[in-house]
Amino acid sequence: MDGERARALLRRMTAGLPEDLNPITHIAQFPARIASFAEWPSWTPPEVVAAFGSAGVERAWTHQIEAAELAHSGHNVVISTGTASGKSLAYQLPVLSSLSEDDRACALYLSPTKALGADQLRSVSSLDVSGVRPASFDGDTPMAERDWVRAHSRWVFTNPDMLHRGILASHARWARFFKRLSYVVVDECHSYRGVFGSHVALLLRRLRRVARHYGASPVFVLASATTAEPAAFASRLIGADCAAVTEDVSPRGPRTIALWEPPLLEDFSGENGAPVRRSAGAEAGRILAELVIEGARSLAFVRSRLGAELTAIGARRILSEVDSSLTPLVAAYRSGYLPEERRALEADLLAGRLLGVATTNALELGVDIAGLDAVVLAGYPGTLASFWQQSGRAGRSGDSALVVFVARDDPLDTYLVHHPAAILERPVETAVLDPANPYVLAPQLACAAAELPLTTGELDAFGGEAAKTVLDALVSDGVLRRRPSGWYWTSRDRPQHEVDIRGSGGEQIAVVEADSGRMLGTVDPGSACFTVHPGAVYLHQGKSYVVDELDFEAGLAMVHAEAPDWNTQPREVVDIAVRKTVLRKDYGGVSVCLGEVAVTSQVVGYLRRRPSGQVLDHVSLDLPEQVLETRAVWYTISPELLEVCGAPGGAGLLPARVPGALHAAEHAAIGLLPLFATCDRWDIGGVSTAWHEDTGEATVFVHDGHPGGAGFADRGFAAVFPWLDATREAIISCECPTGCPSCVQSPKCGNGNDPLDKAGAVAVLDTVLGALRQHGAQAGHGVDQAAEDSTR
Ligand SMILES: Nc1ncnc2c1ncn2[C@@H]1O[C@H](COP(=O)(O)OP(=O)(O)OP(=O)(O)O)[C@@H](O)[C@H]1O
Repeated sequence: MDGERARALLRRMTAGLPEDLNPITHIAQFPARIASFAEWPSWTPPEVVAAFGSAGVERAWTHQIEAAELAHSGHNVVISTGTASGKSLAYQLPVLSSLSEDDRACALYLSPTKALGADQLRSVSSLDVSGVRPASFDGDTPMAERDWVRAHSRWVFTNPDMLHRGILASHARWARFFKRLSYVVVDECHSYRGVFGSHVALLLRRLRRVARHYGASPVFVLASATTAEPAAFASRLIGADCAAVTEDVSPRGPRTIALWEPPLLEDFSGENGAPVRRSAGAEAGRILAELVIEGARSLAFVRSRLGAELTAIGARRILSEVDSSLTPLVAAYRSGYLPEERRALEADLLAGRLLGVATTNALELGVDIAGLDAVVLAGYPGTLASFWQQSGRAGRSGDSALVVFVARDDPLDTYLVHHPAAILERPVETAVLDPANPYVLAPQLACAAAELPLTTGELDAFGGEAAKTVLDALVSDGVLRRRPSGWYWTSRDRPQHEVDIRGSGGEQIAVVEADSGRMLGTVDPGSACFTVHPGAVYLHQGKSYVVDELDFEAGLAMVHAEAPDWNTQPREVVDIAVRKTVLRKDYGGVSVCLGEVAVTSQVVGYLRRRPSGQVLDHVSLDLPEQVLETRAVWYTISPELLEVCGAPGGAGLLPARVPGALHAAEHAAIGLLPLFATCDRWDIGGVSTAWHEDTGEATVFVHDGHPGGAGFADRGFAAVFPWLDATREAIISCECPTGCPSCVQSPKCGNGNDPLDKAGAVAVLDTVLGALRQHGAQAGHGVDQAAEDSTR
């Protein structure tokens, strides 16, 4: 597909629309890049050169050799280059060379998803270097094969979950492997962020420690999407120095990126009469159908599992009206499907039996699906790294490609489609992780002690003083025992099975069809009240179910097949208490704080809505309260600055307007924080109040959604000025009169988005920004990563 074809496709998608209804807000062309090659290093065994040759790789690109040379000479290295830039070869070359030269050496490969691990195993197996016996060891590996892998495989492909529960927990059974471990490959390492990233960082320290116990000191080779400061991030992730290779010289075809804002719907309005746009998922379904009609192999990335199902249904419905033989060419793909279903879908997409797939980010990472002509992103995927990773799925084989980014009806997406530079010209953010989070450190240290007693000399690797404090607490809770020689795990049970490194908060809830007893999938316990509360509509493989019962004790959500013509949206009430103020800055009537908070929330009911967004009614629920101990950033405003007849430069609001103004400012701020904090709006929450008991003033809180926090609130505090400035900009650049989902309405508001005062929010933000500007705080607080650490 040349650039002209991409533009023709775009014209087809917008044919017949008057100019003022054209959804495309911006088109960017990215030129092609010519490859630069380097010689195979002299240490490469001929067998390995031949293996790459028969896989079609005659010469390596310069960045691949640069990374391989560093690894071969014993340096940990991260290769951080674009999608499809051949990062796999950069680690395969040193690893296969080492395994080929030394017939006892072993290697470990880690990927964040099973799909990627399976794909990389296929790639290494097809190279067929003698004696390597690559094998996967993950949740899908049959029990009968596991002993064989432990005894014979020299390159084991696994994921952090299995490393944690299945390998480190019984390391003695892996003694052969650990003794000879020469390389650890950490693929797609930028995805280790937030709570999961913090767990993986500590897991890798546990891995290095166990390897050391058996006398091995493996070299780490990490692969990452392009990101800012890859060396610093990778060093932080593995807990050791790491060099970086960042210059990408792989060839690339031209790429067309279109930014797309769905039109406002004319026939009806949303909550509180607000104008609503067509949903990004529905729009992506229409675009996907057009692409399939044109024979373009395409992926649509949709933010939620439900969204992926709906987008596939939407595309199929359109195709069935045009030509029913095209309908089977479209499917949905997401985690929560059973492994066999996922493998079959991957194979169909690879073979071209499917042309359009609507997927969650389960297909984002690495899966080498070549020859995609187009990618549609329904909603900003939360980080620029993901944005480029997902768009990079198109045109992998060097062909040109079309990428369409469809904005969701929310403040961040609206901001992005109207400020293309914020998406197309900004460097990719560094992933945020915090291995010092005590909620992560405590279970990880318990696991480490259960693997091998922990000694004082090892504490530095786990955070020094922070680790010592956590260990003391574990001893006084009776979890560990302190002896002169170190800290010991005393129970017979293994702690690894109790520790959930994905941060989803405990055992998954199984979704089961009551009539047949068939398990449809799983959901996180933390989100169960939202997604599978009684009465919730739950979709699986295009079929609709309604939840009858949610039983936390049994870990079950019972459902029955039913397809009502509405969907459901939960409603929640939230309260917040300040436990400790860690940092505070005063700006004359405005203060900005960072600290520890307790957030109490309860799902109290749900709205039933037509697919159009029209609200049918509200149904009450009686579900348990949940308390989250986490971190928050908040600002307070004095009554003088807030209210009418107050200080000059103040917001001048009548008292009755204050709650709506703060509430609207809070929603928009939650929407925009992901631009600065590498998080998803669903990873954070907020509370606003005209008078808060703990601060004694009007306060807007934005808090992390995970126990102990994942560093997001800390980022918000550090970047408070640019963050609130972008928040104000997002509100004023929205054309609606009194607030809509594109600016101040929130999809997960516990109060049905009421009250909301859009103009009041701008006045509040003007006041806060004015106070910060007056005190020279435009650049934020300049709290760098090191300073953030020291606040623990
Ligand atoms: N030197 C090379 N010459 C030609 N083709 C190559 C070379 N190196 C890698 N490739 C091919 O480029 C494609 C992409 O490689 P690979 O999947 O390793 O990229 P990646 O950077 O890991 O991508 P991702 O961003 O998905 O992780 C593969 O089909 C691979 O065979």
